[in-house]
Amino acid sequence: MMAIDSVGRADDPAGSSSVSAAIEVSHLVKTYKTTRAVDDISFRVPRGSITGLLGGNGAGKTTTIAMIMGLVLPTAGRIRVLGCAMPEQRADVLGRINFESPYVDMPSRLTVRQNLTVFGQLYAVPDLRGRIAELAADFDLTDFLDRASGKLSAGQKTRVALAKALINQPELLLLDEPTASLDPDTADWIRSHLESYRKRRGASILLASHNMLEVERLCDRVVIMKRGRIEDDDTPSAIMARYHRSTLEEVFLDVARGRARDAES
Ligand SMILES: Nc1ncnc2c1ncn2[C@@H]1O[C@H](COP(=O)(O)OP(=O)(O)OP(=O)(O)O)[C@@H](O)[C@H]1O
Repeated sequence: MMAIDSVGRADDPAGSSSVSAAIEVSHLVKTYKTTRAVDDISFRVPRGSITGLLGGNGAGKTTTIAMIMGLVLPTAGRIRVLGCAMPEQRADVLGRINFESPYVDMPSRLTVRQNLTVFGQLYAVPDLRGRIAELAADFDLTDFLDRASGKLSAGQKTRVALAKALINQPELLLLDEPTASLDPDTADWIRSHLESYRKRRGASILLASHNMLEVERLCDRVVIMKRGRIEDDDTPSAIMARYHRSTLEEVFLDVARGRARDAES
């Protein structure tokens, strides 16, 4: 029987007995030729939580997300998404999850409406015209629905990408730096939308971010990675207390510079 401690950690994160987590990763490894990008990590994303995945450049965040989505095959380890083994049960899972990253572009010559239609059809969204109208209203897309996607500003592109990511009303949303390169006002607007979607849908979110204020505001839990390994995994307040810090930015710098967790500030 799996044991879960008071903050939700499991000693068998991907064990078949645990049904409550949105994501359960156990002893996951990814080696690219000579690079051990992900080096034996285990963690879980509780259902309904927003969990932050933090780490410096090259820490292994994108590789971890790609394995969770079944896009990159693990070298070793186990992954369960919404109770299903990945990548073996990918077909049962893909319709219930979605992904957004500003680094993945949509076909640029298609209009916003055409792009949303193609993605909606992939997910077999019922009443797709109605769903697109709803998302256009929610994300303030109406003025450029019939413009080519490649001709939008970064902020407009992000709003479209998020609308695309929510088109199938996913139970689990994977986000890779969703507010990178946005002005503070637009980034705040996106964060409010994510929070309200999580509440309304009871969805779970895994958020890779370099923006520590964003993580402090949104995340119930934080997993910190460094060089492919997990350095810490807890609530933001417990992590800040452990490092004697008042912000996650200071914790991030401590981890990046190899300062001990119990170091006095
Ligand atoms: N397809 C690939 N082939 C070879 N090495 C790769 C590949 N993808 C990632 N890596 C390497 O794996 C390591 C982890 O990269 P990854 O992109 O997962 O990190 P990250 O935490 O997302 O970084 P960033 O914050 O810079 O996006 C890096 O050393 C990277 O160079």
